[in-house]
Amino acid sequence: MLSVTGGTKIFYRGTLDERRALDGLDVSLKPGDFCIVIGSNGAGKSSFLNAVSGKLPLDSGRISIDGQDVTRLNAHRRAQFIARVFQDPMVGTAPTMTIGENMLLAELRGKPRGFSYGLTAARRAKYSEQLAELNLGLEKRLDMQVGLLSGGQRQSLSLVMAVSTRPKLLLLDEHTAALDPRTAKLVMDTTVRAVEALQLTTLMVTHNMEHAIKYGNRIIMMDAGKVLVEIGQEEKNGITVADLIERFHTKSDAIALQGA
Ligand SMILES: Nc1ncnc2c1ncn2[C@@H]1O[C@H](COP(=O)(O)OP(=O)(O)OP(=O)(O)O)[C@@H](O)[C@H]1O
Repeated sequence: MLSVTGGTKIFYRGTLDERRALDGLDVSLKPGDFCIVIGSNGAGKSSFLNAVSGKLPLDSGRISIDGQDVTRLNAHRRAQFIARVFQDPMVGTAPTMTIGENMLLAELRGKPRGFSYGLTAARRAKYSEQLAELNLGLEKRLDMQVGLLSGGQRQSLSLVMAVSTRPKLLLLDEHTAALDPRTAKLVMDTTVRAVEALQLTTLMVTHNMEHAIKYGNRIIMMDAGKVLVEIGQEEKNGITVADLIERFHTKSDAIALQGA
């Protein structure tokens, strides 16, 4: 489903500040995989997601999705089949537009111009149904400006918007890290329901080791721009937070300490 081979991205190449964000990264996901990506600060997790989404063009290597080579496809073109939710609830939604208009924007993302037929009654009914899943009452507030919602409500809306188009690949970049525990749980529950119901292939970056163990069917631990450890479903079933932390003997830590 997703295949990254030899993914390499070097910032400030050849200077004292050279940073190997991705260093020959090889990752392969099967359809329906819910893969948790962990690793210490600077390990390359966000760069990996940025490379997959097209935001960060690779220096070398190849990315294919569903058998299609997307290495040279820009982020806008990839948005037709990739959806992403970021850590900051303010990033994924347009504050001055209504909830309904934001849902429409998500539906039109990556579609050719002229596709829109406006916020029709049929669309409003569909959006209400999708929002009702969240149990936040947003389905009754389609005409409310998104800027008036709490951070948690906005992040929940971002998630519904992301999955509403049934993307081939869902990228979750620490999407619950900025939320209070109750809202984080609600967003995670919604995430799991959507991923299972739509059988979405998903990459989720997290620093939360309990989440890494509890959710998904695979764990990838990154370090210095490559995969350090891969943990499959079977091993994941018996693993503890202490086991995971034990494996964090990383090169990035050493690099960070040298730079401090
Ligand atoms: N735009 C950029 N310009 C320069 N260096 C960058 C850039 N983006 C990432 N890097 C460097 O690439 C390396 C990997 O960064 P990245 O943000 O992908 O790590 P991460 O695992 O997501 O870290 P964190 O957990 O702190 O978010 C780091 O050394 C970082 O400083």
